Amino acid sequence: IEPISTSIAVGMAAALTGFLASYQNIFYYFNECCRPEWIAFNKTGLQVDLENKMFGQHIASRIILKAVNGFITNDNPKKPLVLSLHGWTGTGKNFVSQLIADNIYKEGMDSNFVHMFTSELHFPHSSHLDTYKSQLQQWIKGNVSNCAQSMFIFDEMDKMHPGLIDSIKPYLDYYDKLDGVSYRKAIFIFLSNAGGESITQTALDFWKAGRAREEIELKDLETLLSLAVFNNKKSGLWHTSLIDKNLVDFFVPFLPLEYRHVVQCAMAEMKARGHRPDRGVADQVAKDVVYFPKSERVFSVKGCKTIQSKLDYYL
Ligand SMILES: Nc1ncnc2c1ncn2[C@@H]1O[C@H](COP(=O)(O)OP(=O)(O)OP(=O)(O)O)[C@@H](O)[C@H]1O
Repeated sequence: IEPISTSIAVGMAAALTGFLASYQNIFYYFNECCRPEWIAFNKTGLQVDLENKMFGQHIASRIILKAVNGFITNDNPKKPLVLSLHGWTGTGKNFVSQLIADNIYKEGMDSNFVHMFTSELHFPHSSHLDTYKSQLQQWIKGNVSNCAQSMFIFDEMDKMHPGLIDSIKPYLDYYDKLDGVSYRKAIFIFLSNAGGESITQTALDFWKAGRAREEIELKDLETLLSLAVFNNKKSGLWHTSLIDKNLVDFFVPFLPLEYRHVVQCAMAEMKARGHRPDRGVADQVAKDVVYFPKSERVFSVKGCKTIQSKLDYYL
């Protein structure tokens, strides 16, 4: 082979490789893929979001920032991160999951690597348990094989069939690999109202004793919370060995929200809608909300859940 043809061929191959590489880069630029361009933890972003957007949850904020940061900055985690978020309705459990997703995935909750399951929506019929089990296992396996840094959020965990929780247990455990797939970089978040009443009781005790809510520490809630979760026959977690086997890394309590937090939620919602936050309107919204216990009226029955629709009425 003569040298000129050889150098032309080599040059063309190099050009083709270069073209393919830049084509691939353009493809990755426009299409979400399991690469650092699309998945990168922003610790400061999460910290700022927790401080500025999440109200009245000093314990949950602290645990979540530490847990997520510790897990993601560890190059060799021994198991996936498993967070179990507990608390009264409308206190920010779904909301914080969204903040976590926003600060890991460029596409946030819309990312192809974030998966949300709701018991009553995805697993409504207990007679289909076996089908659900295998579908869920296949789904988790398929998605983690596709991207190790996948996130799975299970809402209404307390309504989930215990058998179904059992079926995902192997993925939460300290295995190097299962059928050739490593689950150690995945994040599982369980949301439930289990333990909400005991968390509320503690918050009420502090309130009655005239102590600041910010004085409540994790240790004031931990024992009560685990007892409540263990003993709650309605709670799916109760049936399983998730807790016995220490598969849950962090139990995260969410405190019930007070009037001032409802005001903050209303102000934030006005801002999000592009309005100038109006304290008068926020107060009107917060006054419209129902509080409990009946005599003291300290905590919002629905947390900040109905604020968005109430604002539609006042704005
Ligand atoms: N602590 C909070 N700080 C700021 N906004 C909040 C907070 N809690 C709730 N909200 C607002 O209320 C909405 C509903 O809350 P969210 O869905 O997170 O409640 P939840 O705790 O998941 O309730 P449930 O147990 O009923 O599912 C959120 O989208 C958010 O706008």
